[in-house]
Parts: sequence; C-alpha cells; structure tokens
Amino acid sequence: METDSDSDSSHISATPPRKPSNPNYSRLPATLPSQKPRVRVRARVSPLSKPKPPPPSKHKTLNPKPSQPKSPPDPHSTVSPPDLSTFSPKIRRLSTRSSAASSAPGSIDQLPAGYFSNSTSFCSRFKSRKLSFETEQGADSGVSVSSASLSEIENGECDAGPAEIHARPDLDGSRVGAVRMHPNSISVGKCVVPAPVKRPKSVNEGNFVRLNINGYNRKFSRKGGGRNCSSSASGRKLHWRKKGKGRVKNEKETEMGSGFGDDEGLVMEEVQQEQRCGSLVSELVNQAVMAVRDDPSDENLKKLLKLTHGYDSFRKGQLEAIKQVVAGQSTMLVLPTGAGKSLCYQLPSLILPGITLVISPLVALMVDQLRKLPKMLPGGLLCSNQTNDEASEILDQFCNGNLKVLFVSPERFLNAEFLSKLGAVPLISLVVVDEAHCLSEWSHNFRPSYLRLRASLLQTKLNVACVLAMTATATTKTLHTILSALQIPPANLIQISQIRENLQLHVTLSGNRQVMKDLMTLMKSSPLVNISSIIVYCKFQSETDMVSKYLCDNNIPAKSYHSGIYAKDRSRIQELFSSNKIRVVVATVAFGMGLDKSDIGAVIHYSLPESLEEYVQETGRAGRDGRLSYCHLLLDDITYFKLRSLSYRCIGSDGVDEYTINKLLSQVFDNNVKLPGNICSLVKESAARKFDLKEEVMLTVLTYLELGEVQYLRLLPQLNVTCSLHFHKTSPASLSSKDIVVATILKNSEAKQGHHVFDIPSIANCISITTSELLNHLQKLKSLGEITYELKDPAFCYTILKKPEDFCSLATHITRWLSEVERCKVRKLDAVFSAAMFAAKKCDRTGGCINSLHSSCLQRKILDYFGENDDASPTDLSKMMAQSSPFLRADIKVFLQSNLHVKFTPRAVARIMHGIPSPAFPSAVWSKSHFWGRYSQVDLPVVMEAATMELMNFIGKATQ
Ligand SMILES: Nc1ncnc2c1ncn2[C@@H]1O[C@H](COP(=O)(O)OP(=O)(O)OP(=O)(O)O)[C@@H](O)[C@H]1O
Repeated sequence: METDSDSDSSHISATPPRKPSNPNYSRLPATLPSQKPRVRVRARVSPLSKPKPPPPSKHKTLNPKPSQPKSPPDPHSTVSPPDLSTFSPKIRRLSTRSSAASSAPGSIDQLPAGYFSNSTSFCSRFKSRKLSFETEQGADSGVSVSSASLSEIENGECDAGPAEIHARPDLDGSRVGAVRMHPNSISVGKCVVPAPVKRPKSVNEGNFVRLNINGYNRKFSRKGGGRNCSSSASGRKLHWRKKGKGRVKNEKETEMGSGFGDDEGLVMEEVQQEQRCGSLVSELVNQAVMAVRDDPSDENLKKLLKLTHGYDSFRKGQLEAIKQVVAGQSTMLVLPTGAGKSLCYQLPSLILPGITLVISPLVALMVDQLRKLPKMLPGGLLCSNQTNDEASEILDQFCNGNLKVLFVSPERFLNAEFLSKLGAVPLISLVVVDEAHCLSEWSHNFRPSYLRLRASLLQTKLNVACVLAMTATATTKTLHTILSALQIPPANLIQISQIRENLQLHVTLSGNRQVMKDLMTLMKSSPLVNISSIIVYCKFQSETDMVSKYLCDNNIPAKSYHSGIYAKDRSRIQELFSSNKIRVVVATVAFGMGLDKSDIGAVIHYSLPESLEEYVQETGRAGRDGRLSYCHLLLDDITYFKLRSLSYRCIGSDGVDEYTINKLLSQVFDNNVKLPGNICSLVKESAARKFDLKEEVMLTVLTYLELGEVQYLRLLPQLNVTCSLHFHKTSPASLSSKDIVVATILKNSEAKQGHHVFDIPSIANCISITTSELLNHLQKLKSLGEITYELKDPAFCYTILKKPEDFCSLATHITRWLSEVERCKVRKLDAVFSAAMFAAKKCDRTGGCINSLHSSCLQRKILDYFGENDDASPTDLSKMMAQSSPFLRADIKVFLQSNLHVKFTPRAVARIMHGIPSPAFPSAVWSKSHFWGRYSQVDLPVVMEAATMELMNFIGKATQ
C-alpha cells in the first residue's frame, strides 16, 4: 500500500472534449482492442491431428457465405485481428454519413437473412462437438469456474443454448426483444451473435484472469466464458468416464459421429463462420463508437447500446451519466441496486480512447463485473489474493494495451509498484470508484483503504481527470464526503430514488422469541408459498444454519450460506440458486454481492439490518426483473439490543480508549528501533492481543496516521514478516561469502535446529533494499535449490516519515474521531429500528399502509433518511438504554473482586458486561462468567463510565 512512486507526467490529457468532435481522437487509437479468441481454438486442435482445410459444408445454415467485403481468414493460419490502423479512417468516413452506415459495405443489412439466427444454434452444436474434442485432447489446463453448477457439470446437464425465451418484462417495462441475450452475445436487430465458443489462453484472451483465491488456482471468465469452461469441464469428466468404461465411450462416440476428423472440419468451418460474424460485429461497433465520438447524441449512444448490449433503451439516469463521463466530467451516480450502474462505465470505456480503471471493494463483485463486460471490452482483474506472477501477468497485459478495463482492489491500486506501472500506461481515461460509499467513514460500510483514494492522488500520480463514483446507497453526509474527496462538482450528482417501486415492504413485529415461528407462517402462506426464489437474511452464521435447518425440518428445503462455508460450496450454492435449483437461501450479508439474479421474488429479514443502507441494498436483490416482489422484515427487541452492543464494534473500536491508542502509537513509533525511512512492521496477531484491538481498528489508526492532517507514516504492502530458512546445497559460510543477503541473514539470525529465523524488514533495512527485493532474492535462491524457507506472522508494514511530537494529544484526537465513527454506526442502527418500529407500531395506516404492508411509510422514512437527515431521533428503547441501572456499579464491583488477578481496562469490563468478545477476552473463556452480557441493554459508554469509576475506586483502595 505504498504511494510513493511518481508517475511520469507525460501522459496525454485524459479528458475528452466537451464539444462533440475532438481532433485528438483521430490521433488516438480509433478502434477497440480486437479479440483473437479463435486463434487458440485452432491452436488447441492442431496437436491432435494434422490441420486440414475445412471440408465442404454439410450444414448449409452454418455456412451462409455472406458476401463479405474481405475474404474470410484462414482458420489454419494465425488469425490476425482486423487491421485497426487502416480500418479506422474508413470508419471515420463511414461515420460521417452515419445514417447511411447501414447500407455501407460490411453493414448488418448485407448479411444474408437468417445469418445471426443461424448462428444462435451454433453454440450448442459446437458445444456438443467440443465435448468430443476435449475428450480426445485431454484435460484443459487450469481449473475453470463455470456458470453451470457442479452437479450440472457432473450430470452433463449443462445448458447448451445461448438463447432462451425471455417472457418477463424488464425493470423499466420494456422488453429486451423476445430473446434473452446470452451475456456474451451481441444482439444486432433481432439477431443474436453467439458468444465466443472457445476461450483462448493468450494474452489477448479478453475478460479472462487467473486468480489465486484462498489457495485455489482458478480461472475466472465472463459469463460466456464460464459456460464454455463448463462445457470443457464436462468434457473432461466425460473423458475420465470414458477411460474407465469402454462401452460408454463407444456409445458416446457413436452419438457424436465416429470420425474425429469430420468433427474437426465442421468445427473449423463453424469457427470460420463465427470469426466472420465476430469481425463484422466488431466493425459495426467500431463505426458506432466513432459516430458517438463525433457526436455523442442520444441517438448515437442508443445505437451503440443496442449493438453492444442488445438493449433498446437506457434506464433512468444511465444516459445522463454516460454523457457526462464521455464529456470528461467527473460524476457521482446514485442509482438503486440492479438499476444498471455498470453500463454507465462500460459504454464510456468503449468510447473513451484510453483505459478504464474500476476500483471495487470485493473480489466477488469484481469477478462478476468482469464476467459481465461485453466481449468487445477486454478486461482484467487485480486483487491482493493473487500471486506476484499472476498480478504481473495482468499488469503486463494492461501496460501493453491489451486490456480496456482493469478491475482493481483499493489495496492493490494504492500499492506503489502498481501506481508506478500505471504511470507508464499511455492513457487512463477514467477511474471508476464502485461502491463509493466505502470512501466515507459516515457510510454503513467504511473501508479504511478507500480513505486513501483522493482526487489529488488520481491527478498527480495518474493524470486522471475524470472520475465516476457509483453507489446505490448514500446519505447526504456520505455524499458530501465522496464529492469532496474526489473533487466531483455537486452539480454533477445524478441521483435516482434509492428504492425501487416494485418492492412491497412489510414489517411484522415478532413477539418474544417468536421470530422463527413467524418466519414459518410467512413462508407457508400466500404469496410467499408460490415464490420460486427467496433469500432469508440473518445476522449471524450460526443463525443461518439454525434457520435453514428449521425450514428443512418443516419441509421447506433451504440452504445456509455464510463466509464460514468453504468457498467451493458457497459458489455451488450460488450457482444452484441462480439456476433455480435451490428455492430458499438463508444467508448472512455475504450472500448477494455480485449476484445478479433477476427473478428473486422475496427477501426476508430474519434479523434487523444494521442500517437503512443495508436494508435498501438487501431488499434491492428482489425484483430486479421489474416484477412485484416482497420484502418482509421480522422485528424484535432482543435482536436490536444484541446488534446495538455489536454496533460498538462495527469498525472494531468497541469504545476504544485513549490509553490504548497511546500505547499503540508508542509501539508504532518506537524510539529505539524505528528510524525514519526504515521499513517497520506491526505483527497483527500479537499486537491485537497486546492492545486488545481488532485488526481493522489498527489498520484504521495506521491509515489515519498516513492520511490525516500530518503524514506521519507511509503504509507498505502487508507481509508475513518472520522467515524460517534452511540451507541445502552449499554450506551457509561459503554461500555467504558470495551473497550479501545470506551474509546479513547469518549475522542477524539465530540458528535453531538447522533453521535460521529472522525478521524480513530488519534484514531488508540492513542492506537497504525493499522487502520485495529481499523476497525475490530468497525465491531465486530457492529455485536454485540452495535454500527452503517458510514465512509466517502477517503484519502491517510501513515507513515512518515523521514522529509525532505529542503522543497524548494525537491519541486524544484519534480516539475522538474513532468514537464519532462508532456513534454514527449506532445511530444508523437506531434509524433502521426506529423506521421499522414506526411502521409496525405507530404508522397511521394511511396512504397505503395496511396490516403488515408498509411500503408507503417505510419509503418515506427511507427517503427522509437518505435525503435530509441521517441522524435518527432517539427511539424509546435507545432513550432507555442511555440510562444507567441502579445495580450496574455494584455488579462491576463484585466482578472486579472475583477477578483480582486480571488487569482490566474500563473498555474490557464494559465489553464483558455487554457480552462482546475481544482478542484478550475471548468468549470461550469469559462467556462462562456470571456477568457476561448481563448489561447489554445499557449503552456501552454508560457501562464504560461506571467501570471507570469502579476501577478507580478499586485501584485507590489497593494503593492505600
Ligand atoms: N438499459 C438497460 N436495459 C435493460 N437492462 C439493463 C439496462 N442496463 C442494465 N441492464 C441490466 O440490469 C441488470 C443490473 O445491472 P447492473 O449489475 O449494472 O446493476 P447495478 O446497478 O450495478 O446493481 P448493484 O447495485 O446490485 O451492483 C443487468 O442484468 C444488466 O444487464
């Protein structure tokens, strides 16, 4: 997470002109990055049998031989993309008579009737052949993630066809033709061009990235790629089965045609066909892009939309946002969930000459967005989970101009190495900050790394002038922070109501411990009993398991989903839910990120969401298809009390105190060791225990020290800092004589049972190199067989720029800030509880509210909250919680007396009284105490105050 690199400032200005036509465009790459997917198809075929020319077509429909302006490429030679440099002037000429473009050579009208519709069936037929292909070829390299479920793959049930009937009306009431587009398909008029049938592995392979998430080496592709991958997976499965069962093999072979050569010929022919089709579409898109560059009129943008995404019209807010961004104006876009925010950067990415960077907080979101990129937008993904090799492969593609869109996590984005590489990229036209509310500490989902995203950084380091910030939920206060951090003029805010009209909002006040029964009643009655896709949101992992079991026991099959479940199983559940093979998912907030299932008919909140933002986000998963959908909130006091206690740890600060922050600062700036410029580290686990702080709080404090008014330090990438090394080939002494790193390690480490244990930053400091240089060197020695080593102890790393003069006042300042952020979280919980309580109890049942249906009053409350005042007026319960209990101090006294051997801080006592575990006081030990959670219905600060008084009494007596 470094920010020290300077970019070379020779970038071409990223800001497109406000006037429609820009002479600069003609000098910039005028066309889109081309795709070369089919090159690989051939490359994978050729080792199996000698390439031969395609046989005469047996399937007329597959070989319509349209009158092409150019002869089709030879599938047996390396297929080069259309020559874009020579192509662009032609496009420009065509675009000047834009309306005549349809009759221009290469236009859609010149394709024979049925060309595209024939192509529609191409995928499925290719797919069946591809199965036999892969069967013969053996397994594909790399593990693929597919959009088909594992069981589908295993059972060979994978959906083959790209096109299916789309009977539902769209969100805005329009229909996307009669055919639902395959996500990787491009629709031109009523015709559908299929997605690429085979995804190559070349650098130009489009939206395909290699990730190493949680130790799994996977490939993620866009949706279409996923499907293709799934077929390859089933192909592999088939292959294994065949090997084991000869008879099956023969049967399958008969089914698919006996001669492999014939298949190959047909496939080649189909590939050629698809290539012609693809290059024609890419020509048309290029023309449309040029037309928009010349004149970004509504009409031209609509044409481009139709060509690239197949949609007939823009949804509310999309056109405005796209026009602003294309004109180079930084924009803040607030659209409801599922309203189509992605399109607002996808189209500008096509139109703008340079690269688009999308900063996104979650890998799941990035993967999903990458999958959904239209195929003419090659994309890549960079996140912290990738290995260095994987990341540099993507970076190389990016720097070589092979990618048009790059998704990146904020941590990666702010890494010095990445920033310096970005500095070398000729042109970054647009930076998109997705889920921009994470940037504000006043949002429901503050992310410390987002704090570091500032317009100044984007301008100085990357020369990017245009930023598009997007969110579905932001209060006025949050919006102000985003606008000012990214220097977006308030006039450029586009905001559409944050709740969709097609959602029916219900609140049911659940009696004491009746929530489960109320849920059952709801699930078994109309209309939910007839709904085929339902999410039930719970707060805790254990709750999801319990609720799903209860539902299953009552003949409602349901699956539990939370981050404690293996990633493989999670994605299986998501896939089965998406393909309507699971009806009910009981989940924590972890479910739904990156889930774009349009026909979810109901969202039930078994537990109260922590904020109205969260409520809007989660209910927004329902009814994305525009159909009437149901959102039920089951409300009970007990959950509210529990969540209120926990809100004090939303940012993990748990009523953090000055004393602890002071101690943390002393360690961070430890006078003896930490010289300015040196690489320092703070080992997460031991520091968390020592200071009784969660990792997030420490990171928030470190981020504050980097980004506050004074820059005290600079954060570096997090590392495992303790290295245990073993020498193998050469003796340590002789290796050290020719290797300074080894010599330094020997000098600064102790050998235990043949292992040299040392601290990575200390060795790097000794020889004045960076930690990555040191790690690269160790890796080199390892590959030479000289050493093996293991790394442990994840740590925050940083260099000190300036030591604070007064630790106490800095600690006070930081503590106040953290406490204010914490209070904001509590107010958010109060706001959602108060709105729900109002609906359930006090709503005057006018304006549409009746029984438990509270759409109209809840919508009003939500809009008020987002629009004007996100501070809720205190609820009766919150007023009650602010009062102390007459027994509180007496109980604290007894507690302290019965734990004389333990050192407590007021915060530690308060947390035990609230039943909140912490690194130094885990629930495994402390929940056995009689006092655990006894005062969760009294505000934590009130308990802390009482604990402070009692502790002072206690210490006073002890010292007498
Ligand atoms: N103009 C349009 N016409 C029809 N469908 C559209 C249009 N724009 C977007 N969509 C579709 O709407 C769905 C939701 O789009 P998208 O994922 O971009 O929403 P979002 O606003 O980013 O949602 P979230 O906030 O949940 O991330 C997608 O399936 C997308 O293809």
